[in-house]
Amino acid sequence: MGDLLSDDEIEAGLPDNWTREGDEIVRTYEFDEYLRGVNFAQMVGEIAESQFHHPEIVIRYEEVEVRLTSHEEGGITEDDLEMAELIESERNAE
Ligand SMILES: C[C@H](O)[C@H](O)[C@H]1CNC2=NC(N)=NC(=O)C2=N1
Repeated sequence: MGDLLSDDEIEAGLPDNWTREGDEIVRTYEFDEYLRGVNFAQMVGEIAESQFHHPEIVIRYEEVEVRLTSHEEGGITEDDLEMAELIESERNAE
């Protein structure tokens, strides 16, 4: 559990293609097939369990939206940036 990050720290640490929306960081991933998105969401869930830091995951047709925030701290922490990086690595490994 870390401290809340400043606006500058968030901007500096945000992985490419992720955006900040208030107290959350978000990215929408696109897929050619619905079930590839479902499988990706499963992998995100497994990463979340391993990190014990859980995103909101919305599965839509051929896209998956991932939102991260640190509920206990009430904003964005290093945990969120770390999770975004891990999810990026997972997506790029596919
Ligand atoms: C009790 C509390 O829910 C747990 O410590 C963990 C579980 N997963 C979590 N996930 C996220 N995104 N934020 C949290 O503060 C958080 N807390």
